[in-house]
Amino acid sequence: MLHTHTTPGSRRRAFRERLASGRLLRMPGAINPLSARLVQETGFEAVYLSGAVLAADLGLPDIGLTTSTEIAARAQQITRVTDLPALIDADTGFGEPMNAARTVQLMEDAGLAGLHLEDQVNPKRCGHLDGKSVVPRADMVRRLQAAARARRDADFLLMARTDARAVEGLAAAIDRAKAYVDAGADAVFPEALADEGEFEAFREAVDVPLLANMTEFGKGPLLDATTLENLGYNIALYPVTLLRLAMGAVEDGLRAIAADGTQASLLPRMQTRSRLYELLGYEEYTAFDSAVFDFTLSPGT
Ligand SMILES: C[C@](O)(C(=O)O)[C@H](CC(=O)O)C(=O)O
Ligand SMILES: [Mg+2]
Repeated sequence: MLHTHTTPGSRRRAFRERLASGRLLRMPGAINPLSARLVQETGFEAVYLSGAVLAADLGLPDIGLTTSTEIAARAQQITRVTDLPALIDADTGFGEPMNAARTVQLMEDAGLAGLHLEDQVNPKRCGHLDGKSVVPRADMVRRLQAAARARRDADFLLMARTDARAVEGLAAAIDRAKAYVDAGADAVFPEALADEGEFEAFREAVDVPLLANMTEFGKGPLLDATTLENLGYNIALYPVTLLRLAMGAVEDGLRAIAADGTQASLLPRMQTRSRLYELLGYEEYTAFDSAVFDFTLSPGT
């Protein structure tokens, strides 16, 4: 009931241990707290909070319009209902190094296991769009140093994302990644690598855990988990997959109701009432409630 049994500290330690295991961690992006419950129930060991999804959820494009406090509030709703370690997309840190530092503390307070900061300029854009720009390497180093210093829990994971591959090429992206690790990044997210060979080259060059972004309709290949594990990657990210699936189903459903005047044909595709109640843990709440009402007061109390 109420779903969580663990502290943020223990989730952070579990996340770090899992990343050190050498086994690939598959990480889907939750759409909301309820879908995070499903991510946990279906056996995944960590959950992602995508900036693209957080923005789209508000009906906004992924161009740096959301604020750190908005995403922290949403993150907290999610970390409250899952024991899984959660990694959040903190975009560029929302401003100057000082803002990145504050963002780290907000995300720690939201119960997250870690965040990633990217080296794009403000305002950022989706990593798979054309026309991105990156800040000078030294600026990103300052961003990361400020973030690392702001941490109050040494286990909170600081991941550096570099968008430089699309702007400056692979060699420059690798050089940046190394500088970011020296600046305090615990893990690296090389964005928009073009092919398997590039994933391999990155792995050879960088010693810390690496994340592979398996976002759909993007610039890179959709490599399967076995391939990524053999390449030595630590995280396979499916950041927007659940949103795309859900929105595809929602749109089809709306069109069917509009066309047919009934949702009858859609029932086999729906989550049933009993499955929803199971996911929400109704039974445990009922048990808790009847325990409260079964309680017998001693005379005089
Ligand atoms: C990972 C990402 O940063 C996100 O916000 O989920 C996006 C995903 C996407 O837009 O497909 C990105 O790759 O920039
Ligand atoms: Mg993003």
